[in-house]
Amino acid sequence: METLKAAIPEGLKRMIGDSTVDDLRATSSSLHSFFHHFEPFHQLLTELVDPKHALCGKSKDAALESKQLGNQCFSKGNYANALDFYTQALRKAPFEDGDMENNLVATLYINRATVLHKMSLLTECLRDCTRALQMCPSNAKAWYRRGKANASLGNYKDAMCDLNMAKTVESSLSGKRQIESEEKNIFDQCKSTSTVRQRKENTLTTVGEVPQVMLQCVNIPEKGRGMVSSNAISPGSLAHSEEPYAVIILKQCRDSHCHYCLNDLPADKVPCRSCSVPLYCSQQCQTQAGGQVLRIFPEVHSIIEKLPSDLGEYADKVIQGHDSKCETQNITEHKHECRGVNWSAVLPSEVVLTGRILARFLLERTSENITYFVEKLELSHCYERMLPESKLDTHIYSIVLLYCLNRSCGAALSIDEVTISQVVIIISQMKVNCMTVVRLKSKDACGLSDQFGDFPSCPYLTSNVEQVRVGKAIYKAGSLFNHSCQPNVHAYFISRNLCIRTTKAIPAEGHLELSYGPQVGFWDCKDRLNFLKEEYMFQCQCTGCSEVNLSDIVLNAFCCVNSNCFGAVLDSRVVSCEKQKIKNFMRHLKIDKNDDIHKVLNQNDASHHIQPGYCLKCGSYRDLVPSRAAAEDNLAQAFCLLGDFQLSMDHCKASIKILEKLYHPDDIVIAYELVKLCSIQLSVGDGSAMDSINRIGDIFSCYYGLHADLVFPYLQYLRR
Ligand SMILES: C[S@@+](CC[C@H](N)C(=O)[O-])C[C@H]1O[C@@H](n2cnc3c(N)ncnc32)[C@H](O)[C@@H]1O
Repeated sequence: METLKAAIPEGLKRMIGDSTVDDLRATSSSLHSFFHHFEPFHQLLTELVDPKHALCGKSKDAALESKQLGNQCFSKGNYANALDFYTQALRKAPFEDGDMENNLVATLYINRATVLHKMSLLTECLRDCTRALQMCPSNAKAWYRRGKANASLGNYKDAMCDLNMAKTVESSLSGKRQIESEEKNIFDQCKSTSTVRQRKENTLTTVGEVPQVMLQCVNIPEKGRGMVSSNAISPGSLAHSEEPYAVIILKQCRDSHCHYCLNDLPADKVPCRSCSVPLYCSQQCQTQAGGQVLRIFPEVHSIIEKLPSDLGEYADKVIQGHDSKCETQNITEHKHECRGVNWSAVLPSEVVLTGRILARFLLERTSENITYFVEKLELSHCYERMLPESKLDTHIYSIVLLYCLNRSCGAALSIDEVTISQVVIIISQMKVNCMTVVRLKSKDACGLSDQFGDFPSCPYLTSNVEQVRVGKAIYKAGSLFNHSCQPNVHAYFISRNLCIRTTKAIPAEGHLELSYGPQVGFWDCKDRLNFLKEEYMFQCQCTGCSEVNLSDIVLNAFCCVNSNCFGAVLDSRVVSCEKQKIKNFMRHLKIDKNDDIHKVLNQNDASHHIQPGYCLKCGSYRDLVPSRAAAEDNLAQAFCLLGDFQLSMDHCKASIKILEKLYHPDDIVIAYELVKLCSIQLSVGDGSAMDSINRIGDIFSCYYGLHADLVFPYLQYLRR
C-alpha cells in the first residue's frame, strides 16, 4: 500500500488532500485512472484476491500436519497443546472433503472430544461428539465418547442411549464387548447415585429487558443531531438497546473471541467451513455469520431409518441438535470474504467493515443506487475535517476495496467515480460512528480470577477491572448519541448488542450523552480535547470541556506551598486549557462558599493568579511534583506485592477517598477501585469485604442493571 501511495504524483496527492465532498467525484476519477495504468496496483490486487496467493484457504495437507502434531502431544499427555493442534487442524481441514465414513473433520472432532474429556471439559466434549455424529452418525467412537461424557455429567439416560447406539453401529465383536462393559459401569454408577445431576449448559442467557424510554432525535447547536428523552428518566434505566448494522472483530482478538457474537471462545471452537480465518463459539454463530450451512450427508437419513424406532428417534434428536438449527438473517456478514483470499485478513478493520456494509447494499438493493443507499444510512461523516494524508488513504482503500469485492466474490459493483466517492464517504462515516465493542475483565496478580475457582489465600492478590476491546460496530440509532466528558448514560455490550443505560437522573427533554472514551476525572481537559480531535475529529463542546469543574483543576494540580492554603497549583499544560474556563466561571457565577471549588480558587479574583506554578487561591509559587491520587493507587499495588496488606488496604481506601472528591460517590470508577480493595479484604479475611461487595453491586446495577452479572461475572465470584 505504501508503494502505491509513494507513486501517486504530488499534484494528485495535493488535489485529494485539499478536496471537499463536492470534489470527490473528480478526485476519485483521477486516482482511479492513475491506478488503472499503474502495474504495481494490479500486482497488489493479485496478491489480495488471487486464490493462488491465498493464505487463508483450506488445505488438507496442512490439516493432516496439525493433526499429527496433536496426536503426538496427546500420546505424551500434553492435552493443552493437543487441543490447540486439533483446533488448528479443524481450521484448515476442507469440510466437503471425503465421504461420510472417511471424513477428516469428523475424525478431528472425535480426537478433540477425547482431549476435552481428558481435560474434564465435559460439555465441550459432548458438543464435539455431536458435531462428529452430524457428519458421520455411524461412528461408534463418537457415540461411545458421548456416552462417557454424558455419564460423567450425570445424564445417565442419555449415556445409556449413546452406548446403545455405539454398540449398534460398532462392527467388531471386541468393540461391542468393551461397550457392554462400559454400559455395566454406567448402570452401577447410576444405581449408586441417588440424585441425578442436571446437565449444566455452558450458556450465558441474556436478560430480556426492554427499554421503556421514548427517545427523539433533535438538532443541537454545535453538535449536529443528538438524542433527547421525551420523559424524565431515573438513573439505572435502560434507555436504548440495538443490534449492530455491521460489526467486525478486532485483529488481536481473532483467536480468542467468537467472530460473530464477540464473546470469549470456548475450548471447542467452531471453525468456518470454507476458510481458515474465523472461529466461532457455536455452529449457530458460524451459520449466522454467513458461513456455509451444515450439509448432512444423504446417507445419514438412511442409517437412522434402519435403526430400531426408539434409537432412531434418539439419534435423530442428537443430530438435529439445537447447535445446528438457527436463523440466518445476517447471511452477508462473512460470506463475501469467505474465499480464503487475503484481502479481508490484511486490510484495516474499518475498511473490511465498509466491505460488510457494501455487502448489505448488494443484498438489499432493489432499484436503488449507491448514493441513495448511503443517504439512507443517515450517518454523519467527517470528510472535510480529515487530514490530507487520511483523505488520500481513504481514496486508495475505496478503490482497492471495490476491486477486491468484485474480483473475489463477483460483487458486480460498478467501479466509477460515483461509487468510489460514495465508498470514500462510508469510510469517513466509519471513522466517526464506529463504536468499540468492549468486554469487562478482571485481572489479578495471580491470573486466578479467570478460573473463578475458590477465593485463594494468595500472598499478593489484587484485582483490577480491565476493558478489553474486542470489536468495532455500527449502530444506526446508537450513532446519534453525542459525546460528553461528563456523560449521563453508559454504553455496554451484551454479545454484539448495544445497551445504553442512564447513570444520572435525566429531566424530560434532557440530552442523553455518552462518553466516546475520555471523561472528566480520568484525563485532564487538554488531553481529552486532543484525543477527541485526533480520533473523532471534533472540537468537544460538552459541559466538562467548557465549564469549570473541580476535577479538571485538581486532577493534575499540586498543593500550595503554603500549608494553611488549600489552593491548587497548575502546570503550564493545564493552565492553557483551564484559563478561559476559570475566567468565564468568575464572570458568570457566584461561588457557593460550601462548594469544594471555593477551597482551591480565590473567589474574588483568580484570573490574575492563573499562571503556571502559582497557587490559584493565594498566588504563592511552588516547584511542581507528582499528583496524589495515582500515587496512592500505585502505592496500594506495591504494598500488596510486598505482602503488606494493611498498608495496601489503607492506601486503597485513601485512593477511594480522593476519587470520591473527584467523582460522584456512585461513579463506576469508584466501583473499579472497590474491586481492588475488596479482593485484598477477601484474601486476608477482612469482614468489611461484604460492605465493599454490596457497594460494588449497587454501583454496577446502576450502570448495568440486570445485566451486571452477565457483563462482569467476577461479581458473582466475589459474592460467593
Ligand atoms: C457519532 S456522531 C453523533 C451524532 C451526530 N451529532 C450526528 O449529527 O449524526 C459524532 C459526531 O457528532 C458530533 N459531536 C458529538 N459529540 C460532540 C461534542 N461533545 N461536541 C461537539 N460535537 C460533537 C461530532 O461532529 C462528531 O463527529
